Amino acid sequence: MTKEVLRLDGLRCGYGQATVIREVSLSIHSGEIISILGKNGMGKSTLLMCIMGFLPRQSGHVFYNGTLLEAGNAHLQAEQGMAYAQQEKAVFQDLSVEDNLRIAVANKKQFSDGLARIAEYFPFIPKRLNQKAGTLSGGEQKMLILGRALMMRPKLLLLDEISEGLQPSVIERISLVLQTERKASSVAMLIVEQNVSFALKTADRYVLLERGELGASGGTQDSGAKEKILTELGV
Ligand SMILES: Nc1ncnc2c1ncn2[C@@H]1O[C@H](COP(=O)(O)OP(=O)(O)OP(=O)(O)O)[C@@H](O)[C@H]1O
Repeated sequence: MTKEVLRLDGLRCGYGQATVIREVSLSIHSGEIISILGKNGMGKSTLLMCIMGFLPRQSGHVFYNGTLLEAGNAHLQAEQGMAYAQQEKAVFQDLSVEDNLRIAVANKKQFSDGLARIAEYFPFIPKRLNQKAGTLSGGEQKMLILGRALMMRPKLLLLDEISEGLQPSVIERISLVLQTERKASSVAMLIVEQNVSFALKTADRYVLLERGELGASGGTQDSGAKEKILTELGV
């Protein structure tokens, strides 16, 4: 039996009085990859921010490894193995690649071990340590964001549209990295996506998010899954 890493129970969350996430209940086990799919504005990023505790919960609960999480403790959650690669402003543009990576680790040993690990996935990273991160290409910045998250050896990885704006070969590489890492470390992943092909290739299960509520769900390898998702999304 795999261990339940994250459980959401009737989670409601939003901005001020406005509710965006409505009664979301979901469970993820170690080694499992779940993709949340939805169109623009459905609440995908809000859901991840709520899990990380950046937004107050209006009701419901978030459990991580069986422990109830309070909002407002993102730093603590990161220390406990939750890595979050946000969609925007995730790279410190004026800092070097090395300094962007150092933020994720506690000491020199973790940095050198982590760098060796992610160098296998993204060989350009150790060669560009002194380059300002803001001068990397968009695709390279995405790989830096993912590399930084993986350096932490997370138990739970939350990825917000990591495939957005990337060319097919980079998307393919990222999908392989995620699957390799899941096998190697049993990390659980919640990947928020608009790219249905990437999500189906990478994840075990998908769940649609429609105006903040969970909708249709299934196995990514179920026959007709892609057609069902595209119909539900109306694309
Ligand atoms: N800081 C904010 N204050 C108020 N409302 C917000 C804020 N951020 C997002 N929203 C609203 O919350 C809703 C969900 O937005 P969210 O960014 O979570 O959607 P999304 O599914 O991630 O969309 P996209 O795929 O375009 O990134 C939208 O209606 C958006 O306008």
